[in-house]
Amino acid sequence: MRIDVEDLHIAYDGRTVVAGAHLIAAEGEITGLVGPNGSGKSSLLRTVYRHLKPVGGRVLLDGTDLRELSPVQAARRVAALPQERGGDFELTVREVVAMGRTPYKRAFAAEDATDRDVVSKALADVGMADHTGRRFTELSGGERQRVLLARAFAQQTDVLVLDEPTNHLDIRHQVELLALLRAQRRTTLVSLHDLNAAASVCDRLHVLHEGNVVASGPPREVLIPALLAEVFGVHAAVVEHPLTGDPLIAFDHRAPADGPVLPRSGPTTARVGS
Ligand SMILES: Nc1ncnc2c1ncn2[C@@H]1O[C@H](COP(=O)(O)OP(=O)(O)OP(=O)(O)O)[C@@H](O)[C@H]1O
Repeated sequence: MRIDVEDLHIAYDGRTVVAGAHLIAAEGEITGLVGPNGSGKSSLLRTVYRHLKPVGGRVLLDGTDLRELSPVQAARRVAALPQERGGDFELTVREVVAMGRTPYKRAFAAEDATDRDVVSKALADVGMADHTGRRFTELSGGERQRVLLARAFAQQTDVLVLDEPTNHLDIRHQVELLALLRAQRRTTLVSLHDLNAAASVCDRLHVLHEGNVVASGPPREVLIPALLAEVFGVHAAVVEHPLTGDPLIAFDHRAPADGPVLPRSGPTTARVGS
C-alpha cells in the first residue's frame, strides 16, 4: 500500500505549521521523515494516522482519500506508534497489545486463537514475551515503547506510522527495532532524529524544514554537508560506513555551522612530556 501526501496544510489555532507538504511513501519501503525540532514531523504523521485533520490537502492510501474511510477501515490499514506514549493504562502488557486487535473484533467479542497467536508473535518480535503479565504503568520508557510497537504490529496493517520509535531505546534495542522494520517490509513512514540510523534503514528520506519538505530522495543524495548545515545548522562530513557502506555522518560536536568554534585540544597541541 502506498501513501501520497498532497499539498498538506496543518495549523493549530490558526498558526500554520505545515504549509503545502508533498511526499510519497512507496509500497513496502521505509520512508524516513527527518528535520529539526518543531519542523512539523509529528504533525504530519498525526494526519496520516488520522489523529489530526489537516486544514488543506489530503492523504491518499493507494489513491483513496484517508478521510473517506471509516475509522475501522482506516485502523485495518494504518497502525501508529504516536509520540504521545502516555496511556496510563491500568492494563497488563498483554492486554495493551491485544488492543491492536480491536479493528477485527465485534464489540465485547472474546479473543480467539488467531488473536492470541498474533499478540504472542508481536510480543516476541519486540522482545517483551517474558513480560506479558506486568502492568503497563510499571514499565520503563523503553519497555513501554516496545509494548506500544507490539500493539501496532498486532493491528496487522499494511502501513506503519512511527513517530521517533527509537526514542528511549538503548542501542541494542534500537538496532533490533530497525532490523525488525526492515524485515517486515511493510509500507513504513517513520520520523527519526538519528540521521545515521535514518541513513542506514530508510529507502528514501524527506527532509522537513519550517513546515515544508525541502529535500527528498535516497539518504545518500539527501544527507549532504550543505543540507546538514542549511537545515540542521551543523558542520558535518559524510563518509562511508566502514562496516556497511552506508553514508555515515561525522558531526563536528564542537561548533554549529554558524556559531563560534571552540578551541581545540587535539593530538597536535597536547604534548606529553615535552
Ligand atoms: N498540539 C499542539 N498545539 C499547538 N501547537 C502545536 C501542537 N503540536 C505541535 N505544535 C507546534 O507545531 C510545530 C510543529 O511541531 P511538531 O511537533 O509537528 O514538530 P516536530 O518536527 O515533530 O518536532 P520535534 O522534533 O521537536 O518532535 C511546532 O511549532 C509546535 O510548537
